[in-house]
Amino acid sequence: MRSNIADAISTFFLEYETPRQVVVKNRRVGVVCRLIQLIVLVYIIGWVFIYEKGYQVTDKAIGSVYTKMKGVGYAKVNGVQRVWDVDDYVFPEQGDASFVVMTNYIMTMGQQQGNCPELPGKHSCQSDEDCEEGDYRRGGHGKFTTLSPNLQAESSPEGGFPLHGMLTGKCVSETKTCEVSAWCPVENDLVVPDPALLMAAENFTLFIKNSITFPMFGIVRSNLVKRVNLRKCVFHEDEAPLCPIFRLGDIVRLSGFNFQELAVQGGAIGILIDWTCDFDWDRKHCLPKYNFHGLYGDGELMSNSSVGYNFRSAKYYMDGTTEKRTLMKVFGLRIDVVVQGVARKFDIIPTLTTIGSGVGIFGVATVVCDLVLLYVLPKRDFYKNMKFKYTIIDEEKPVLQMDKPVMDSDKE
Ligand SMILES: Nc1ncnc2c1ncn2[C@@H]1O[C@H](COP(=O)(O)OP(=O)(O)OP(=O)(O)O)[C@@H](O)[C@H]1O
Repeated sequence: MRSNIADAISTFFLEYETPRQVVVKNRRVGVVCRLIQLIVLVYIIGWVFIYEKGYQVTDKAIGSVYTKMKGVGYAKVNGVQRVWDVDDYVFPEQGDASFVVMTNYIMTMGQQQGNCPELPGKHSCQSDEDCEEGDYRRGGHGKFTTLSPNLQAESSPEGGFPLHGMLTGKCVSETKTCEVSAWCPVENDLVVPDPALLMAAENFTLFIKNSITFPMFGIVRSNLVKRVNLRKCVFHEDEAPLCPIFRLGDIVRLSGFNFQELAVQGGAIGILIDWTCDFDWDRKHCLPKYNFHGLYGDGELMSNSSVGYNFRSAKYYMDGTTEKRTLMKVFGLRIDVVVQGVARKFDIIPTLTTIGSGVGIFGVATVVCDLVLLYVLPKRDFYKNMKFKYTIIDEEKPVLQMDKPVMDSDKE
């Protein structure tokens, strides 16, 4: 018993087994095998190593964006010229990555709370009976209290205009519209100025300051490149691709829109700052690429019932003891700056993993060629005999038959 264990241990430590190889002199199998090996080699070197960079680790960037607009525009409404500077046309003004530059507007000045007639066409009437007190219609029938739950369901016999306030029950004879309790005079946005009032916005400039860090590699990069002079440069896709100051007109053009059309109803544009870096090279090659995408605004997307981009903003003030406000319906370009960054660097772990999986895939060639050799070729039985070594004793047969061992030749 003891000597058996000692034998097993010495066999384990002092002997080495290696699989026996069979060299098959068959042209067809040889070509198939080498072809498969070649395909696997091209896949591993070309795709996995060179294209997918399987020898590198990747890290995603985290970053911050700060924006600043510059430019002054003049707009003439009813013969009155008004100057618009950054503080007037950028919403919000803090320099966020997402902001709106006003290009067109409808301004309603001096609004105060009170009773006044609705706009023509919004709730026409002949007498007070047509104006049910407390009615607050989205266009159809419905009391103020039932507005919220039934908002979606209300029908709109007059074309679906929302009212500016609650009906007082009076029909105003001069306008032939119902009187409402609202901020008066009510805003008239039935006609949007075309061409846009602030066409000068085309020449406004946007400065984007972006700094990113790749935490895994401990590398910080900024889009303010030394060789770019911020006081003079303006972004140009070929001549100044690294300048972080963009003309609004260029942004719109590069995102595939027409500024004149977009300025009227507004729209949204995405500026994508793409950092794709390879830190196996000097980090100075890690530079941003700017891409521009129209997000919506051409009015041809899903429905033309909501075209462009607009919102309302009010500025409140006291006139004596009366609270008043200036209401602005703002049409503009909503700009979203999005940063995307991926960096790669050589690392021994992914390199070994990739080589290991490559060697494993190499085995596919052997499997396929074995299948062809053992199951497809006419001489498959011959090759089977060559490849496999059969045992002399058949263990399933009774011991008595051991005197007559089963030979390879017997099987055939
Ligand atoms: N929207 C923009 N268009 C053109 N140049 C800009 C714009 N925003 C900033 N700059 C210029 O880029 C440089 C850096 O701007 P930054 O805001 O860091 O400095 P600043 O001196 O506070 O700028 P500002 O001129 O607003 O006082 C400045 O020369 C600035 O004039």
